[in-house]
Parts: sequence; structure tokens; C-alpha cells
Amino acid sequence: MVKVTIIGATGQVGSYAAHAISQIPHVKEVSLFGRDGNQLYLEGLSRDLRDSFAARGTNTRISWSCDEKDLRGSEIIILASGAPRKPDQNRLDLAVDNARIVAGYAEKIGRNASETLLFVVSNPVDVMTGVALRYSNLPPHRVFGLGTHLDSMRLKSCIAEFFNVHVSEVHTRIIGEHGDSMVPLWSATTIGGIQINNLPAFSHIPKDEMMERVKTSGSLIIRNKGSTVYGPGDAIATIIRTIVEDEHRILTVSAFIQKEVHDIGSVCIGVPARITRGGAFPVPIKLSDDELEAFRLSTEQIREITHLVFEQLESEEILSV
Ligand SMILES: NC(=O)c1ccc[n+]([C@@H]2O[C@H](COP(=O)([O-])OP(=O)(O)OC[C@H]3O[C@@H](n4cnc5c(N)ncnc54)[C@H](O)[C@@H]3O)[C@@H](O)[C@H]2O)c1
Ligand SMILES: O=C(O)C[C@H](O)C(=O)O
Repeated sequence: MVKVTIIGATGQVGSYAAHAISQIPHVKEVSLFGRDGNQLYLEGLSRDLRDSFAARGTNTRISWSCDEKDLRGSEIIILASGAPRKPDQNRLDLAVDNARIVAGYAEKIGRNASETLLFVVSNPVDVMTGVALRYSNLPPHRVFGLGTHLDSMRLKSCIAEFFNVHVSEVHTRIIGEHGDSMVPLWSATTIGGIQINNLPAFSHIPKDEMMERVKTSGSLIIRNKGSTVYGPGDAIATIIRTIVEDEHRILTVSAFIQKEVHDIGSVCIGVPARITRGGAFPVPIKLSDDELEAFRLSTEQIREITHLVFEQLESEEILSV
């Protein structure tokens, strides 16, 4: 039975994720963690969720805290604190400000919950996963982020709609940055187990339009309704269920790669990884020449920004939490 802590639980994504995760059978306790000053909100949120659990007949325990010592005993910690982007912003614009928040919490996690898995949601998620890895001092397989899992689900939904098939018949994957340089792996896309290139209708599929829709989904939702909530919340819950049930599913998360994708390494980026109770283990893959070139560009960009963020944090003495 597992205790899952959500840091940033007062936010849109954190609070919906708490609701979604409470439905996973082996989750015994969901702990809502927030910064000092948010106690009343956390008490209100925990009461509201408790009512929801009672109405649904779920036996999950709910607790809340602003004290870093209460991070102890968490098998999984979800880090969803930080500013969301505004409609006219790119996720990368959030890098330095959110890195201060993520680094501060990562240090607290390293001090109090050194046995945990740390799952990062804050944006830009690939850079924030790198920051969380560095400042928590946890081993690489125990720190990973939502990466391009949500983008992969968005593409899956577009393909299912185009072919008029159930979403569960579509397997596809987007790797690289959770952002503009993401890379769709059409070579790894199947419908009903059939490689998509072998379906005559594939030649008519509007691939560029689909990718444009995937890339702009987040900004469209933010512009129209303020924030993305249900997509990320349920994507988070899928990954947490995969960990808790030790399912060994291969999902596309932001993980630290060394040499699993050709010779590219030393960066946290969206790649297929086997997800278990022990963490995320990137699966060695070979890409086509075009995919490799695009993935290389994507990783170079993220590596460069991650290093700039490290330099900035190192030049500052005090982290913000
Ligand atoms: N990776 C993904 O696919 C994905 C999806 C959705 C949201 N996100 C990211 O998750 C983060 C949260 O999004 P949201 O919509 O819940 O935002 P929100 O504004 O609703 O919530 C922000 C949360 O961060 C906390 N926070 C803000 N500033 C803080 C600070 N200085 N110190 C400590 N805590 C602070 C708030 O208290 C709150 O809990 C954003 O960075 C957003 O971009 C990522
Ligand atoms: O788009 C955003 O900024 C939020 C999130 O990363 C998303 O893709 O839904």
C-alpha cells in the first residue's frame, strides 16, 4: 500500500491529479503538500476530496502538510509546483523562475525522502526534471517527468479520430522536448497492430496538421479556459498507476538518458521508458535518419537551456522555497 505526496496540490493540475490518483486501488494515502500560507486552502481541499471519496466509496486516506518532514514515507512524490505559462508564453520562458521552486523542493525531498520516486510535472518539464535530478541527489532512474506522454496521447486521439477507430487500437509515440521541437515517431505507430505505413489510408493522413494540433493543444486550452487540467491530471494518474501496480508498461516520460538513443546522452528528455515500482528505465532504441536528426536538435536545445539554468541557480545563494 502506497503513500503518494503531491507538491503543488493547491494548483489546478495538482488538485485534479489528487482526485484521479485516489482511484488507484493500491494507493493508501494521498498527501497534499503546499507552501506555508496555504494551510486553509489545503484543509478545505482535503475535506472536499474526503467527501468525494466517501461519495465514490473509495477508502483512500487524505492528509495535508506544509512541513517538509511529512515528505517522509512517500513512495512517490509528484512535483507540480510553479507558474503555468500565459497564452502568449512558451513553456521555456518559465525555466529560470520555476527552476528556483523545483530546486528548493528537490533539496527538501533529498533530505527527507531519499527512498522516494520523484515525478516532475512543472514546466518546462524536461529542464525541470534535470533540475530535480541534480538538486535531489536521487539516482537517475528514480527522477523522471511527464515528458511527451501527454503529447503522445494527444496524437493518439487525432489518429483514432482520423481512422475512426477506438483509441486503444492506436499505438504511437512522440519523443524529445515537451514543446515545439517534439518528434513524432511515425515509424513506431500502429493501428490494430498494423504498422501505419502499411495502411493505404496512411498516404492521406494530414501528418503536419495533426502535429500542429498536438503542439498547439496546450496553448489553445490555456487561451480558451485558463489552464490544462484533465489531460495532464489523467496522464499523471496513468503513470502513477503503472508505478504502483509495477506494470512494466513502456511510456514516454522525460528520463535521464546516457546512450540509449544512439550516442545522445546526459540530458533529461522524452523517451520510451519501462516504468516499474523501481522507477523509469529508458529503452534502447534506433531511429530513422530524419527522426534522429530531429531528436538530436531537440536534445541539444534542452541540454543547453538546462545548463544555463544550472549556471543561474549556482550564481544565486538562496533558493525560493
Ligand atoms: N508537463 C505537463 O504536461 C504539464 C501539464 C500541465 C501543467 N504543467 C505545469 O505544472 C505547473 C502547475 O500548473 P497549474 O496549472 O497547476 O498552475 P497553478 O497556478 O494552478 O498552480 C501552481 C502551483 O504552484 C505553487 N507555486 C506557485 N509559485 C510557487 C512558489 N514560488 N513556491 C512554491 N510553490 C509555488 C502554487 O501554490 C500552486 O500549488 C506549471 O508549471 C504548468 O506549466 C505541466
Ligand atoms: O501547455 C502547457 O503549458 C501546459 C502543459 O504543458 C500542456 O501541454 O498541457
